[in-house]
Parts: sequence; structure tokens; C-alpha cells
Amino acid sequence: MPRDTRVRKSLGTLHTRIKESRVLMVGAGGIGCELLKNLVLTGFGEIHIVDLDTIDLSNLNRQFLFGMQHIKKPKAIVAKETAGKFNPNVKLFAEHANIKDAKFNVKWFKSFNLVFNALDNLDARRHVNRMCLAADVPLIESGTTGYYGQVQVIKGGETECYDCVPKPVPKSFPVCTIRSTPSQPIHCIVWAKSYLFAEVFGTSQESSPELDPSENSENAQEIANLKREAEELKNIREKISSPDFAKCIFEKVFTRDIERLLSMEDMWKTRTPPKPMDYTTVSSSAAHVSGSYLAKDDQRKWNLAENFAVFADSTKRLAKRMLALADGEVLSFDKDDEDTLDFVAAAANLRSILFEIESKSKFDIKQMAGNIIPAIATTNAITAGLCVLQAFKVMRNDLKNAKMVFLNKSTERVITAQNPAPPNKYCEECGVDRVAVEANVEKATLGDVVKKVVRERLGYKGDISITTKGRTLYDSIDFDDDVDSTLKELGFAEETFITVVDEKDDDEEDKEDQEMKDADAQEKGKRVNVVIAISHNPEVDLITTPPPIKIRLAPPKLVEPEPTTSTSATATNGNGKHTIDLDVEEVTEISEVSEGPSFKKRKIEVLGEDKVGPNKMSKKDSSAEGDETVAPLNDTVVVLEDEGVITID
Ligand SMILES: Nc1ncnc2c1ncn2[C@@H]1O[C@H](COP(=O)(O)OP(=O)(O)OP(=O)(O)O)[C@@H](O)[C@H]1O
Ligand SMILES: [Zn+2]
Repeated sequence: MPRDTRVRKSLGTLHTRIKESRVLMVGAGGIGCELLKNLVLTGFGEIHIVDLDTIDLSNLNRQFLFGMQHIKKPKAIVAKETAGKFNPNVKLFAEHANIKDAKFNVKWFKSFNLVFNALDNLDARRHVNRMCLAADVPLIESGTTGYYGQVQVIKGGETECYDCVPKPVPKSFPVCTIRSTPSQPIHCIVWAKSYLFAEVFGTSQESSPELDPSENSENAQEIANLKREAEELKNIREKISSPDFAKCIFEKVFTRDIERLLSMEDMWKTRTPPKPMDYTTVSSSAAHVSGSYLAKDDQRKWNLAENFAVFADSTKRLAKRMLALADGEVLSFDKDDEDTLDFVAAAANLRSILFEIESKSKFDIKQMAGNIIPAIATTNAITAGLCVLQAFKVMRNDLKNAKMVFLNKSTERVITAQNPAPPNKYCEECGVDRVAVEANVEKATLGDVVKKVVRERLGYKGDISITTKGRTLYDSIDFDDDVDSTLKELGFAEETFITVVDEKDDDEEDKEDQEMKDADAQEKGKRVNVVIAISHNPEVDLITTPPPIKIRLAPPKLVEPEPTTSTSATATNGNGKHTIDLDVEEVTEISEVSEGPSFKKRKIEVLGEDKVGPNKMSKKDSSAEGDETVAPLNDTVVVLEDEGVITID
């Protein structure tokens, strides 16, 4: 019996289409390994894998295509080798590279029937979203965080894109909470990592995204004091080679700074005042405790003497490393760097003890300081399965039945789904029109682009501006300095995107516009932005012209941002390692995730759960809105046939 008999029986004619398809999977990590296995076993004909990373020991608990022998080897290559053995009929290609590399251009993206994102950071996700929109290729975006997962089908012009809903900004804490009035373990952990560690061993905390230094009349005085304290700490750093280095730090931050805080009596009227520590007392209580031995005992909460011993020992280890560094080099906190983690864990706990806040085990502090939500293999596996079920709908051209699927932590209904939302008219990525041209960037000038493409071909007559990556290249009103520069001189590479902005003020219909109205129906209002993809082609004389397009009119100016159906506070630093203080029970949506996507603020209902966040809908309401509150497989009839073959209709 051929190996694909069962899949063929299950998928019917879709099987042939899948066999002939060429798909791309970006990211071969937690979701990627599961997804690749599914794609290979389903029989997708040609699968390209791109991943920039190498395999780490910590990946092995869930990235099952990799073993101990693969550590330090490229993920994409090993994933291809391992998964290739599952089905010899599938052609696999792997690239150990960043998906943002210029070689992965729009033309290359266009060569795929479908793209899967299995990434862990906002930046790469946004990039792939942009490229798929430009290439007009459907994208299946996915991600997980802990028990939560999400799969989103994206098709330019038909569904919301990844950027249609703004992503949450990183969570930050007011500097005074961290430095003067902590009340939770996370406040002490952020203090130890972003303030104490950074001042003593790293780069000053002023740039830390976790601290919000905004001043107001109440905290201005305190902020000035805090700046002075930080300055003193910098001076202590000078004593790094002294045997008393740990003592100097200790007496400064756990004795003198606390005494100063206590002297601000108003601060403690409604709060429990902290208790300054005495170095001699604490150090003698720790005389027989081995800090280096204890540091391995990471599951248990250490007592005062134990925390002190780890603090003193890790300070010694870090000081030694600092002294070995070249001039100007500093250390940075890394959850996987034991010395930095020991220092942060012990210092955070010492501070917690003096503020009478619960202390935490080193293991817990590692999760919190590293902003980690543990990745769960089964969540990845389920999410990867959902990706493939949605891919079937895309491959069948049945987008209207595609679903946005959510995996929740619920004992009643683990999987919920809803129809994909339509594109957001104001989205800067998909609310634009697009054209592509080829240019010889060494010869064509910006003026050629303006004249030949924008004015003559696209028909812009009024005021316009042209930008690229947030930089203004041209403005017909007041910036035409670069019109004679070649595109190469302006930094254009193999493929560069520029955006033409119609600068017509949509409140004001001036006379000139009125005249143009008659001349050209397209000039009736302000146009949407037009993104022009310019690819370098040395064989082109100057620049090609795109086929004629009718540019859409821009929607009316947005007065107020559309209300979002926000749920609980989440935090992301935009690079995938994020989220502190996540109130999991409250979350119906997730922001940035460990394996996964940047989840969006969206209203969903989990059947049978009382609490689904502030915007809970009744079952009736939700169906009235067209959202489905059913498991995603409800529209997928699963029939168990004889021989155990599953038919998916
Ligand atoms: N720009 C990019 N180009 C290609 N691959 C990328 C890019 N950004 C991220 N990736 C890959 O996406 C994958 C995401 O997988 P995952 O979330 O499991 O992260 P991880 O790094 O394997 O795990 P962890 O960070 O939890 O140790 C990683 O293998 C990572 O290398
Ligand atoms: Zn969009």
C-alpha cells in the first residue's frame, strides 16, 4: 500500500493540490518542528525552511527534531535532515539565514503557494507579513505562550493582516515603585536586574525599557534623589578590585539607601516601612553558608543568610569577570548566565526581605527576570496541527471558511474560533495599494521615480511626499534636494520599498483639486498610500513603469482610535522574550509569546467559562456578531471510516 493512501483517502482531491504545492516555513523552533512534521507527513510537495538560529540544549525538551548530537548545528538544516526521513516523497530545502536577508525578496515569496510563520518575535513576523502582502501570498501566522495558542489566516485585501491591530507596548514600571516603594516580588527583581546589576556591572539603567522615568510634581524630588543614589553606586563600581566590594554595595543599597527612604516619613504612612540591614549581623549569620553550593539549589526559597551568601559569592565571581574585560566592556544580564542570575536572584530576595515582600526561588526569578513564559510542547503540537487544518482551507481556496483559532487554558472548551476580521482600512501595511517596478539603481535618479512612475504613470498631480523606512526622500512642497541623486546614492539595494503619500489635505478641497476632479476621477479625494517595490535590474535602462492601477481613495480621517477590546495587561519587549506579570487567568488574548505570535487584542468567548475578560459576550451576542464560539473543527466533519482512516471534510 503506498504510504500516502490514507492521506489521499482523507483529503480527496485536495491531496493532489497539496502534493504539487510549494510552501515556506519560517522558524524551525518549538512550533516549527511540530509543523514541519505535520507538513511532511501530510505530503506537501516542496517545503522550504528558513531559520537563523543554531540548536541549544534548552530547545531539546520540545523541539523533537533535534538531539544532543545536534547542539550548535543550524536548526533549519537539522530539521530538514530529520523530517526528510519521515516521507521521502517530499522535497525539502533548508536555509540557515535571517528571513530579512535581501535574497528573500518579493519575487522569491511569490514563488510559494503558502507561507507559515513559526517565529518568536514581532520584528520578523511583521517583515514576513509585509512580504506576503507585497507578494500576494497567503500567510498562516501562529504562536503560543504557555497554555495559550493562536492561529491566524492572513490574505491581503481579504482578511486582517498581522499589523491591522496595533501591538501592545512593553510594560514598564514607574521608577519610584521600583526604587522606593516596591510591593511585589517583580518590583524587587526588576530593581536587581535593571538598576543594581546594570549600575554595578553593566550599562546604566537610564535606558532600561522596564523603568518609566516620567516625572510629575509629586515624584520630581524623589527622582532627583534617585539620580544622586545611582551616581554614588557608579562610584562604588570604582572599588571593584577591593576585597570589600560586596560589602560596599551591600551597605549602600541595603543600609544607607533604606535609611534615607525611611527618613521620608510621608512615604510610610500607608505602607509598611522597610528595615535596613546591618552588614556585620547578616554576614556573620552567613559565615558557614556556601554561596556557590547554594546557587545550585534553585527550586527552594533561600533564607536571609543563604541569600546573603549567594549575593557575596556571585558579586565576587562577577567582579573577577569584570576585571578580565577590556576597557569599556561591560556585562549584561542573561537569564542563562548563572553568575548574573545568582546576583540578581540574591539581591532581589534581600530587598524583598527588608520590604517584607515574599521572596522567590532562583528558578522562579529566572522566569520572571527573563520574562519567560515556559513553552509547552503540547501547546505547540496542537497549534501546529491547527495551522495545517487552516492551510487546507487556504489550499482549497475556501478562505471564507478559514478561522482565527485560539487555544485556551480551559477545562470546558480548549479551542475556540472566529471568522477572520476584514482588513483595517487604516492599516499602514495592508491599507495601501502596491506596485512593483524594476530600476537600474546605479543610473535611475529619485527624479526619474517621481516623474516617470509617480506623476506620469500613477497619475499624481497634486502634492505628494515619498518615504522609505520612516525617512523622507522627497516632498513636493519643501524637500526636493535629492531628485538628482541616483537611487544607489540614496541607499537603494536589491529591493527597496518606498511609500508615496498623497499630501492632499482631506478637510480642504482647494481650487486646484476641484479642477483636477474634472480632469481625473481618481483625484476626487485623497488617495491611499502607494507602496512601490523597486528591484534593482542592471539590464534596465533607467526604470520600468508598472501596469496601470486604479488607486483607492483613503478612508476619512480617523478622529479617535477604534476602541479595542483589551483584556489584561501583557508586556512585550518586541523581541519575543517578554511578558512579566501576566495574569493568565484573565487573559483571553496574548501579546508577544515565547514560541509564538504577537497575539492581538480581540474579543473571544470561552464557552463555559464565567470570566473571559472585560468584554465578555453572551453566546447570543457573539453569534449575532458573526463570531463563532465553537471549536474550530465544528465546521470540519471528522468521520472515522473503516481501516481507521479519518476523513476530514
Ligand atoms: N528573522 C528570523 N529569521 C529566521 N528565523 C528566525 C527569525 N527570528 C526568529 N527566528 C526563529 O524562529 C524560531 C522560533 O522558535 P522558538 O519560539 O521555539 O524559539 P527558540 O529560540 O527555539 O526557543 P527559546 O528562545 O525559548 O530558547 C527560532 O528557531 C528562531 O531562530
Ligand atoms: Zn493590515
